[in-house]
Amino acid sequence: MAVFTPVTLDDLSQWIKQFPLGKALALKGIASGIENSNFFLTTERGEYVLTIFENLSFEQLPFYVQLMRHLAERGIPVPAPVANDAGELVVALHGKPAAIVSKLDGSSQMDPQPVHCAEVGTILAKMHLAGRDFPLQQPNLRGLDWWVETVPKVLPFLDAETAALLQSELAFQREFAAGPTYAELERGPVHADLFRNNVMFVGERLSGCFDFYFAGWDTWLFDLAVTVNDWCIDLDTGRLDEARVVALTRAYHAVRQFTAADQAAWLPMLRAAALRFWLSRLYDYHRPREAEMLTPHDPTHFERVLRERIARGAPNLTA
Ligand SMILES: Nc1ncnc2c1ncn2[C@@H]1O[C@H](COP(=O)(O)OP(=O)(O)O)[C@@H](O)[C@H]1O
Ligand SMILES: N[C@@H](CCOP(=O)(O)O)C(=O)O
Repeated sequence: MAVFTPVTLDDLSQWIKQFPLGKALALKGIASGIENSNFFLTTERGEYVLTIFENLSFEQLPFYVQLMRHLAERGIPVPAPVANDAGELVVALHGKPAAIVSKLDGSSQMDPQPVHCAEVGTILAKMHLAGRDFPLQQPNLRGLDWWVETVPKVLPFLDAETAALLQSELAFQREFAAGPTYAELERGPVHADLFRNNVMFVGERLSGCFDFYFAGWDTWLFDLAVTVNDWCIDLDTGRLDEARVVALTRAYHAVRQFTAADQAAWLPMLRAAALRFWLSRLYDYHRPREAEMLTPHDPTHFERVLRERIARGAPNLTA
């Protein structure tokens, strides 16, 4: 996260009293990330992460924090939100919604090998199954409707050939989403942003997944495609690395078996996942927000990923 809303220890001295955490002892803004303002927070009770939500509203937030609590209760290693004395998980800070969650052990694995990808495939499938009885519903706010609304806003910044690719991929995805294969895909609450920087490892063991603030109701296969498009590629070319794809998808399949619809939809979903992040990066790049610390992500990376998937396809799901 960048820091869009600065916070000092002084600001927290009264505010923190509503939580069973003792005094706030240290606070450090986190530079990585692009969506919310995040801080490592040390209190008399331990280490936490404080998030101030910059775009999500008080009405939207229960879905995310309750989902984390639901998954944590089912043994998925995710940050546990801390309730205040009134039982609330989301509380105003500087007029914006804020939450405190537990800090996970470990560090990101930015050079993943098949062994790490297998861990990610297993946890993703377990997360999907654990979400089946989650009672709240909220759409993926970065889903098809958002793509349709956002493509016209970025087109003026693109050259003609790139604009044509963006428009033709959107048309392809709209048609696919209206068809029978897409309708058959299983769905539920999904993470929708399970990139390398949102997973912690201690050695080769996955110790946690975080950053659920792009989660929403979507197909499980789309979530898998988002994950594969980050964990299993060569970052310079966007090309899939077959050994990592096989490790991740086999591990997933061992927990939640693929259906015939999953097989048929795999390539369109890999393309959808590339389009989703190409578009959000284009939007953030060309229409940046004010921030104290912000490193925008490179949109051309996911343009390359999309071109690769269109040109070269993907290995079969259970190869
Ligand atoms: N619960 C957590 N435990 C440990 N580290 C965390 C936790 N939440 C966030 N972080 C750290 O903060 C960084 C940015 O968090 P992230 O959720 O990706 O931000 P954003 O919501 O802006 O995308 C992560 O890369 C990680 O280092
Ligand atoms: N993963 C997305 C953007 C979201 O950033 P994160 O730091 O919250 O994961 C991208 O790479 O564009």
